[in-house]
Amino acid sequence: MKAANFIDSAVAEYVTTHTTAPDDLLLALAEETRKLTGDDAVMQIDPEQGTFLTMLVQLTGARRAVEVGTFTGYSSICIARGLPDDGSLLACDVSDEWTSVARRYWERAGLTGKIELRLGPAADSLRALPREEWIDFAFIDADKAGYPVYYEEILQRLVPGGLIAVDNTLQRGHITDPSHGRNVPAMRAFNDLVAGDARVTTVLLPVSDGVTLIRKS
Ligand SMILES: C[S@@+](CC[C@H](N)C(=O)[O-])C[C@H]1O[C@@H](n2cnc3c(N)ncnc32)[C@H](O)[C@@H]1O
Repeated sequence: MKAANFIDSAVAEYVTTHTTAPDDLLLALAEETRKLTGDDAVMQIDPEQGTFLTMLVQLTGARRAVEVGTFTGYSSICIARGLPDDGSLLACDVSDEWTSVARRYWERAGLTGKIELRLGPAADSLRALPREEWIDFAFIDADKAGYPVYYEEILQRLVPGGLIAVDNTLQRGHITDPSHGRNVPAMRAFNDLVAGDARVTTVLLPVSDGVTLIRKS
């Protein structure tokens, strides 16, 4: 998600230019997303977040990953690239139109065998997954009202020591204003839920639009 206005724009630019840049494939995907989706392209994660996701997956040694909110595929490619050769990512989204772009870029990136798309409401997709602890890494970046359900369904299936990364937790800096818009109250409730959850350790990072890392104890 673009334009976090709680970071000075010069500092934001500095962060971008001092983070490993996206390769040509990710740049092409960002460009095509802008052309195809117009204003909706703002939903795509920032380049530095993509680099961060790949690094997180590598650092955790994750093999089995789940994503909620795929859009045109930027974050899924970054996650899948951090997985080992025998790793896999389950990507959940409701939009056949947007994920058709993702599928093309997975093919171009040589990731088709590593990523499985599950189309439909993510709550249903997650509830249908095996109930044992098998997920090593998850990324939540979809409709904000659904976050508590996505979190709970994933946490129940997360291995001890597994990691969940959650996007947009600072709501472009409006998170401290409960009366701001539709998503802020939902995100505030979610942030409170996680901060008070004794099953996890969490840190809310002012990266991009706010990324919360949640480690299951
Ligand atoms: C912010 S975008 C995801 C951006 C993506 N992570 C990226 O890097 O480009 C949110 C996505 O959530 C999807 N979405 C919205 N409601 C959903 C739901 N109930 N279940 C599954 N996906 C949903 C939308 O179709 C959209 O593609």
